[in-house]
Amino acid sequence: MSNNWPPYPPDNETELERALRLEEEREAKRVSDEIDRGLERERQNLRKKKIQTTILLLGQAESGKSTLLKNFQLQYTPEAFRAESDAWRTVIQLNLVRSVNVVLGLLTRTTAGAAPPSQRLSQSKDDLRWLKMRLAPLRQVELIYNKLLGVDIDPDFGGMAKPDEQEWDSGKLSEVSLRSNFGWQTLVGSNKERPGSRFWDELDNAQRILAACREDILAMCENPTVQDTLKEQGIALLDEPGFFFDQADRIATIPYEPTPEDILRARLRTVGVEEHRLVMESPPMEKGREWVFYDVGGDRGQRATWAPYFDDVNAIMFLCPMSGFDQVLSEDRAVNRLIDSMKLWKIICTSKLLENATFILFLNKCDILKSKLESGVRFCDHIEQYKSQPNDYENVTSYIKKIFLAIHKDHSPKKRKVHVHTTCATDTEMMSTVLNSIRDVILLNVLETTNLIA
Ligand SMILES: Nc1nc2c(ncn2[C@@H]2O[C@H](COP(=O)(O)OP(=O)(O)OP(=O)(O)O)[C@@H](O)[C@H]2O)c(=O)[nH]1
Ligand SMILES: [Mg+2]
Repeated sequence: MSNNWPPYPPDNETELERALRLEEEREAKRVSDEIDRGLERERQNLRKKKIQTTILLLGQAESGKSTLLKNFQLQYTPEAFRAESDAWRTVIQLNLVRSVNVVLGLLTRTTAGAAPPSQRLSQSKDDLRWLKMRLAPLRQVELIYNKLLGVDIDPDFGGMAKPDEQEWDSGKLSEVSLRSNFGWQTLVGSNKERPGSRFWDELDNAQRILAACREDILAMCENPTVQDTLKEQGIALLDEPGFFFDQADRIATIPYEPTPEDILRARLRTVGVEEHRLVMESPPMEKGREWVFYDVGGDRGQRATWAPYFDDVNAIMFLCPMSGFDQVLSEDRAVNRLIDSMKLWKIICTSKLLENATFILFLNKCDILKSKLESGVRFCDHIEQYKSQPNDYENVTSYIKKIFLAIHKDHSPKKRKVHVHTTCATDTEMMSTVLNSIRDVILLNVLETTNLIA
């Protein structure tokens, strides 16, 4: 049998047979061309799908997922990052105002009925009474910001609408945060186009009141009673998300321009799953390619929403905040944060849906871990299995890393490499190096998958 197509015409073919044969050949070619076109369409679809890189950011609340995403934007889509800086200004100013109001609330409760103060503190307490009165308008400012930003008032999260009634303890500090389901787009680029409206008048007004309170905010931060009270409560403000006391002199001003570092330090709680489509502006060979990030809300109540996004992702970026070893979850105060992170990691490693994804683990908040250990907080007091091993940064980090690697090895459905990085997600220089190496790893995975298909 010949493999040639179309076959040579038979020698003694009649006119009718010839016409029938030609018609058959035309139909066969039409069908064949149609199949070819369909295949090409499929191939292009697959290529398109694989050229787009999809990343899922996972980890418990406050582990640094959104901060990692901001780093990626800062590095590879800097124009888009800058365009959002006006919106971040408002978030950062609200972070500061909330911090001041929460501290004032704490002082009211802890100083009422306290033992008679020493002479040094007596003067500072008088100053503080005066400061409290002068800072009272900031409660109104917080309410205005909340309203304009569409902050979701959730009674389970401390009653954000009533700052003076908030509970303050180390497990609830994370409540000094915003939910991200607000009219973000309204604020993006707001310095350029501001149609005259009540919205902008109210925002301007709130910013003017904040600027007028600037000197008093600075005096409050330096007040010895405030400092003593925070110390007594074991609160290290620099470790707490969204606290900007150290930058209040810049932030509480009218022409305040947030720096990239401010934006990385801002606290905006993610609610649900947010899709971010980033069109790469650099490096040149990546320009125009799309990276899609799914950034999830990390608290326990939100984890059920993650599963539908497990399908078809190129990489998982899992963040574990190592500094959480001496903290508990705000949603369940019986659970240690580091242990919760390990359990969550185990669930992610076990997933069959994720078996082909590149796994990248960030042992994050290394700066806070280091400062906690150096200030004498003992790791073994919170993680019993650590027993009497040295309480220093190197040993603790390598212990945590060992546990996470073992979980991955024991629970992955198939043999797979995991890429581990010890990070401080608010350190742009460190993150730039880490992200460059990660980008290459993920691209390699995407190219391999694409080649298998083509
Ligand atoms: N000091 C320090 N702060 C960090 C680090 N990583 C993140 N943060 C801060 O921690 C806070 C929480 O970070 P987010 O990125 O909002 O956390 P998240 O995982 O997105 O949290 P959810 O959206 O609630 O799930 C922010 O104020 C960050 O600036 C870090 O490595 N060191
Ligand atoms: Mg987030």
